[in-house]
This record gives sequence, structure tokens and C-alpha cells, in this order.
Amino acid sequence: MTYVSFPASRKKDFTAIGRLCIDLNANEINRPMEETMTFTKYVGGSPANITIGMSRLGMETAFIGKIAGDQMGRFIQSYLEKNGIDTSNVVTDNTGAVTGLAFTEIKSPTDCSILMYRDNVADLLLQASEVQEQLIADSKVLLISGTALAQSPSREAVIQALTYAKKHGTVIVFDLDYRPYTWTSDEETAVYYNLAAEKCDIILGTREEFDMMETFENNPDHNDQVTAQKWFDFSAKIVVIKHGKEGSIAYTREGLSHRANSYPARVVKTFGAGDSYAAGFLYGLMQGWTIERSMSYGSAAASIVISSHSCSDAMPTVEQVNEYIERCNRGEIIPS
Ligand SMILES: Nc1ncnc2c1ncn2[C@@H]1O[C@H](COP(=O)(O)OP(=O)(O)OP(=O)(O)O)[C@@H](O)[C@H]1O
Ligand SMILES: O=C(O)C[C@@H](O)[C@H](O)C(=O)CO
Repeated sequence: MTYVSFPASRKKDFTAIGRLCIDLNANEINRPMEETMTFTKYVGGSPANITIGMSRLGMETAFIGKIAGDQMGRFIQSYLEKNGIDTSNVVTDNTGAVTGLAFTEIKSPTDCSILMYRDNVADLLLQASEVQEQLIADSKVLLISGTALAQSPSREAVIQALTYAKKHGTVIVFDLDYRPYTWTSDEETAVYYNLAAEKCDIILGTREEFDMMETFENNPDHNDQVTAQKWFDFSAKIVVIKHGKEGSIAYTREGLSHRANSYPARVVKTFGAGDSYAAGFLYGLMQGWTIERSMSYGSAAASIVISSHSCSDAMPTVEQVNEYIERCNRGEIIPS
């Protein structure tokens, strides 16, 4: 059964809009930030990671965003291009804004956190007038992520991108990607998240992210089915609620639900799980696979990334995901 129809014959399979940043991942793992001395630099930002993941899986991809006009911005642009991502709608800031930094603290495989430096960041300065309508019209999928809604003018840029996607029948995916910094209140966050989600065909988020969106609603038991059902009265066809190691559950407009278990992993750090899951899941759906198979593929991609040091650089190819699944089936991956 096909739950989402992707438009045929478009130049791009997948375009994302939002932040392009730098991850600085601790080299000395299993210790607090205070004792961490060195870091490795990677391209980061959730929508960037997902786009890199889609590109590694063989999809034709593009990115809409804004980078700082400095060495960090050029590093990001060149990494995207090396990964086959069309950067023709990656705009360079000329106001002196900087690149967002995410320092990761890896205290243990289950206790990881991110320290963000996001004052005057270029990614939140993308303007609505800088979003290329034609690129969205040429794409099968547009992915938005919540953080870009946190401030103007990036907020308006995302809403304009949604308008173009609706006009051209581009499938819209919303990865909630809720990061509390840059938002000023729970009310502001919930209002903008809800407004955007009304327009989206596929919504992916964790239970905690959906809880934030339900600030003004009555779902005292945090019931996944209640959460998903609301969105089927708008545009959604699939709502996926992720539960970390416990796996994920997808609801469809037809009233069905599908569960996926996580794959075993030798976890180095947990961040990046959601981004790789999104890439694997969306890749599967775009191949016309069942929801179960797509979720399982996303879960395997997630296990690969959390078993690695980086998020973006560790995004797997089709061969790597297939091999990982085979190794798991043979019982060769012993979870940490
Ligand atoms: N400890 C784990 N072991 C194995 N798989 C995991 C683990 N944590 C997450 N996953 C896999 O990744 C998927 C998404 O994880 P999660 O629910 O943590 O998303 P997320 O919070 O968006 O991730 P992120 O930490 O990147 O923000 C899960 O459905 C599961 O398949
Ligand atoms: O999203 C960010 O800004 C940080 C990410 O790049 C980081 O790698 C992560 O948290 C992935 O989910």
C-alpha cells in the first residue's frame, strides 16, 4: 500500500531547508566537558545531517540555507559539494554573522549532551526572498526542521518554502528537531511548530518533542495515537513517534500503526540517531517500500551513526546499511 505519493520525474529527490552548522565532537570520550581537551570538526545541523544521509544513500539532493562568509562557511559549502549536494540555494551572509557551533560532551554512551553556541548565527538570517521557488518545484520532497522556525527572518523563509511546496505538490516532511535554545518560551515554540505541522505530509519527532507541541492540548497520558490522530485532520499521511532505544511507531492516515525495534549498536554517543533514522526511513519510503521496511532501514542507519564518532560523516551508504543488517541478522553486533 502506498501511503505517500512522491511526484515523479523531478530533478531533485530531496531538498532540505534550515541550519548548516559545525559539530565539534569530543575526542576524549566518556568524560565531562570540563575535562575534554580536543574535538574533531564535522559539518552539523540536523537538516544538513539528514541531507548528507540522503545523498550517501544515492538520492539527488539540494540544500537551502545561509552560511557565514568565512572559513567555517566555506568548509561547510565545500563538504556539501563533495557529498554531491546542490548548494545553488546556499546563500553567504555578508553582515558578519557567524557559524553555529555544537560542542558535544560524551560522558558515557547513554549520557551525552550538546553545548550550543548560537548567538548571531548565519543560518537564522535566511530570508524569504532568498528561497528559490524553482528548486522546491523541482524537488520531490522538501524537509523542514523546527529550529529554523525559532527566529525571524529564517522563520518567514521556512513558511515561504512551505507555501512553494504546497503550490507545486512537493511532499513536505517535518523533522521536529526541537532544541530549546533560540526559542523564548514554550508558548511561542508550540504555536509556530503547530502552524508549520498543519501543512506537512510526514511528521517525525520524539515523544518529548510532541509533548512540547501539545502545550495547549489535553493528552495527559502522552498517548502516541492521540498525538498522531490530530495531524490526520490536516495534511499528514504519516506521523512517526520515536522512542530512542525502545524503537519507533508510525501511524498512518488510514488508521494503521507500525512498530519498529531498534537494531543493536555499540553506542559511542546517542546524538545523530534521529537524523540517520530520518534519512534511512525517507529513503525507504521513496523506494516504494512498506512503512515497516522503511522504519527498519532507518533504525539500522541510526545504529551505524550512534556507533560512530560523528553524525554527518558517519551517514551510511546503501551497501553499509545492508551489510549492517546482515551482520545483525547473523548476531555479529553485540550491543554495548
Ligand atoms: N541506544 C540506542 N540503541 C539502538 N538504537 C537507537 C538507540 N537510540 C536511538 N536508536 C535508534 O534511533 C532512532 C531514533 O532515535 P531517537 O528516538 O533517540 O531520536 P532523536 O531523539 O531524534 O535522536 P537525536 O539524539 O539524534 O536527537 C530510534 O527509533 C532507534 O531506532
Ligand atoms: O543539530 C545540531 O545543531 C547539532 C547536530 O549537528 C548534532 O550532530 C546532533 O545533535 C544531531 O542530532
